[in-house]
Amino acid sequence: MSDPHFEQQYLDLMARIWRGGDERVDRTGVGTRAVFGTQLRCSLADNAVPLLTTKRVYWKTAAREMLWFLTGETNIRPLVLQGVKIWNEWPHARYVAETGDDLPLDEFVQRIADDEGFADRWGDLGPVYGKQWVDWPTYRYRADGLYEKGEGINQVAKVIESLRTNPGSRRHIIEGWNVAEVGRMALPPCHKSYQFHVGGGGTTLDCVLYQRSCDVALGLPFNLFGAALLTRMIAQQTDLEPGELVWMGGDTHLYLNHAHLIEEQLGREPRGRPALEITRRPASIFDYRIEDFAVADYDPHPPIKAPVAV
Ligand SMILES: Nc1nc(=O)c2c([nH]1)NC[C@@H]1CN(c3ccc(C(=O)N[C@@H](CCC(=O)O)C(=O)O)cc3)CN21
Ligand SMILES: O=c1ccn([C@H]2C[C@H](O)[C@@H](COP(=O)(O)O)O2)c(=O)[nH]1
Repeated sequence: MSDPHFEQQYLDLMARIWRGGDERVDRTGVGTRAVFGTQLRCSLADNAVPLLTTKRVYWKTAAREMLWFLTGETNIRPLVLQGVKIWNEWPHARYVAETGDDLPLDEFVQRIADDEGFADRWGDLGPVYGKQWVDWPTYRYRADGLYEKGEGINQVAKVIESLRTNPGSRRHIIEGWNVAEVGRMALPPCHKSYQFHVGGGGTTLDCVLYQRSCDVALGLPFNLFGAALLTRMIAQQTDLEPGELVWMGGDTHLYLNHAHLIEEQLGREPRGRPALEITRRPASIFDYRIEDFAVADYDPHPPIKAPVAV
């Protein structure tokens, strides 16, 4: 008998939330069914990757988003220029709210692409993931009682350094939740804490991702792939073998307007075992390009569209 497919855990979680979740009114007004405190585990050994097959997941979009985080960028313009649309709604909503100009979303996005000044003014999400990951702000107190800006902390570089020099540490953490700055973020981080662990007698790299809030139908497929990709890149940079990815969710929910997606997806069978290959070893974690990633044996069911709650 072969191992149960990783994806069965995802489908079981989806079914459990949809059938038994607590129905709640959420920030977006759409409404959700939710379960609090959840877990998924998947092996990353032998290039295994948690890429769903019961609907097509545009893994390159998730990979481009992850590479964008690693640049420290918080403006959507570089994503827009690559055709990545997943962050467009939030700057657009702020633009409409603050200017009263009812510019349609596609025209707003076109202006972000065409007009750098407009993008500087309206395309920024605030100090979200990228900023906290590679340039967490610090302050230095001065003798006169005032304080000045200190050097930013590159948490990603530090974790790679600590994995190399102190693999047994229990402090290999990348944290997105900067309490002092969440108020200035378009959306406070959902996949907020990544902890790494060297296992297998010093040979493998494992990751725990804690996600405080999870849109199981739209966000989670991207978040799982993104976390696997980050773990794989860090493993490559630290000469470790990919180990296990443990995903943990806080408020783990399904939006009520995703019913058609859920019913359709729960009726499908996982098929095949996609594999993620990294085809080049860049000089550092900050030098990966989208061309460095290849997915083999991916033959998913068709995509299922659903609206994102803003
Ligand atoms: N409600 C909500 N759910 C999320 O998953 C989410 C947010 N908000 N806000 C911030 C980001 C943006 N994310 C998103 C946004 C849209 C899609 C989405 O529409 N996915 C479609 C199309 C993907 C594509 O354009 O390539 C899908 O079928 O997966 C996915 C993740 C994840 N995050
Ligand atoms: O990477 C992401 C980003 C966002 N989400 C989802 C989770 C929630 O549905 C919303 C965020 O709303 P809050 O009110 O801030 O919790 O976005 C996700 O699943 N993955």
